[in-house]
Amino acid sequence: MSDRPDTPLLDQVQEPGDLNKFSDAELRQVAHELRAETISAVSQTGGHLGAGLGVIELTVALHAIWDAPRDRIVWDVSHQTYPHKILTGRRDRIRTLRQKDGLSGFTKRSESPYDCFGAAHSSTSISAALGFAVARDLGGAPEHGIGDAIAVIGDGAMSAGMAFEAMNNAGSLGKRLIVILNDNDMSIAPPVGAFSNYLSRLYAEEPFQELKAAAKGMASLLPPPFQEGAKRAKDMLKGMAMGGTLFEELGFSYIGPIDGHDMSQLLPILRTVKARAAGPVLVHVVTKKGKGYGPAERASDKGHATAKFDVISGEQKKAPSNAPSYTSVFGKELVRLAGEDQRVCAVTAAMPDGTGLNLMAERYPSRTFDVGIAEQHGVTFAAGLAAGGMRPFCAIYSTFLQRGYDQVVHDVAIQRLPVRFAIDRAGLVGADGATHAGSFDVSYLTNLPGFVVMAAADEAELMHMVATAAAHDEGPIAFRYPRGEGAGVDMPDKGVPLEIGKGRMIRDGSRVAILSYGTRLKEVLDACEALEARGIRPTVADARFAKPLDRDLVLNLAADHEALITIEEGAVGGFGSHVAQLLANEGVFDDGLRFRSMVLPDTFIDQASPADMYATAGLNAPDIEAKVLEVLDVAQVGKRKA
Ligand SMILES: Cc1ncc(C[n+]2csc(CCOP(=O)(O)OP(=O)(O)O)c2C)c(N)n1
Ligand SMILES: CC(=O)[C@@H](O)[C@H](O)COP(=O)(O)O
Ligand SMILES: [Mg+2]
Repeated sequence: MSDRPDTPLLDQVQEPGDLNKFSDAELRQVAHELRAETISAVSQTGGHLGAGLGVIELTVALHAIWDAPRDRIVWDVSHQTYPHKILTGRRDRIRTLRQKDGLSGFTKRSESPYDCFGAAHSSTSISAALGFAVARDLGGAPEHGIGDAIAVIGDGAMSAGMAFEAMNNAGSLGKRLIVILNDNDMSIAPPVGAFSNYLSRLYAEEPFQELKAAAKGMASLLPPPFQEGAKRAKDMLKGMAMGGTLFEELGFSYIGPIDGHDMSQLLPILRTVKARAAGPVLVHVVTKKGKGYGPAERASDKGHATAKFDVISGEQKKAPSNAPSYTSVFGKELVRLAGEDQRVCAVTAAMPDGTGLNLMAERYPSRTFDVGIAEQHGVTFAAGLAAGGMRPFCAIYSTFLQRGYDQVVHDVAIQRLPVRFAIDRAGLVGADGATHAGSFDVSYLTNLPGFVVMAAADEAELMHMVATAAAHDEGPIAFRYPRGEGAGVDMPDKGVPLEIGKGRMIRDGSRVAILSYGTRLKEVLDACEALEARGIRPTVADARFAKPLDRDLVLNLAADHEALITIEEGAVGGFGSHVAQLLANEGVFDDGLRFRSMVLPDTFIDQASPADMYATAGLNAPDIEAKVLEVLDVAQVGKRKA
């Protein structure tokens, strides 16, 4: 029992162990206070509100029953871990969430010992938890030992192949492993797929409805290995045992579905699991995304991602937009093209709104496919569509396309299939931080034979690149564009296909040429304005294509200038590396050309505003200005060693 009755219970929790003094009734009060604190904090920071509200009771129960960090709680995606962070000693920093030098929006090992495994990309938790379980049994982490390994995974994340790969392996190893399936019947959008339908059947059937009605006072409803010491209702148990068949066939004991907001179910059932689990156990918990906050519960995305908001009204405080988002430009141009050509179709991996394919789905539902969180399948599905004569656009964020890279190589590139890759969130993305940065797609695509690889410098260029991709049947083609709003340039009525492999001159100058790839072009032009005052007038060109390179443009710029600088929103191994390779192999360096390639640094950059992240990366206008001065040797900046 609390020894400070006049103090809010949450104020008495500095670490999870403090929960042990509370009665079950007080734990319910902790959950109530934790929900209010989560809503208050996210109203000031913005972020992933809905998922966290859906696991308030589960988070309290897990930390009250288990002993983290010795017991490893691995959160899948971990966008739902704001309550977990509040309970694990970070309440004082929770309002720095997703900000420069603040808390990450996801679990992060370097941030807290209670974050035993980093996440953000989905469906990794069961694999990681199994790793901890096996390490435990092999005597890993001898200093403190490893207790239980617990994966908390959502219904959306559970639908990904990787989750089943892990279940398959766990079921055969037979190690004690606890998987909590947090089933709120939501992904970012409503869930899709046969697996989601299967889960819905589990709690639509009579036993769960009866359980909800009779839940009060129910000690527990558990499969035979757990029946000792707990009351059971035969008719419901039979239903549940039937319900868990898929998981049981994979070697798991299945428990559930149980009401994830009713602690009179959660606490006794999880305590029994902790006391009696002998091998892999899956506890199916049914929750509501956005639970306990009306505006989130009523939102179509259940408050998945929110801006800062007014707690009373729920009204979001969004900055006024000055230009269309790149995402909306892509989505609208694709709808236009799909109207002209029945072969145009689209594939998203559980992110219809984030990719702008919601527009395509509204207009052409029969040609728009949400494959769930299944990027690997999505890429090869698109390859099949292309092989079948369609013109598929596979719209996947840069970072998430990493999940399907082998499929890009093996199923698309080697077969030279005309899949169009719309790569959104290219470059640094801001609040989601390093796990979501679109840093590597230029590097990992330009090394593939036959690929055409483009980057839009602004939203007008993006429109043209969508049209270029639609018209390109000779093989795979990709175009990238950043998160957020465009540069505010004049927009054409429609996209006009570009000549493959041709860049464009932006402005003539002398001595130094800057060859930009992607949306750093705006920073380049800002730098040029500053350089004018020094009497330096760089030539500027927009490469448009990283593959095939515009050889003539590169070689002419090199021939006509003392120095050539490339710049891109990507890691080494991309555009600049290919330009360097060309110049080297053409012997241009032999004639003394000074060359610099400005790329993202060889480090992962934590969350901040995109502008701050690019400042950290050294890719903003002042950095470009300094690079020009250095390469022209007119400043002490970066003075070349003697
Ligand atoms: C590999 C990968 N693809 C896409 C995403 C984007 N994403 C973040 S959360 C989410 C939905 C997760 O649904 P679920 O697991 O049910 O969690 P819930 O939000 O419902 O709690 C998606 C698709 C991701 N994080 N990782
Ligand atoms: C948690 C997750 O992976 C997604 O919600 C992601 O944060 C979406 O990113 P955008 O906000 O850029 O669409
Ligand atoms: Mg879900």
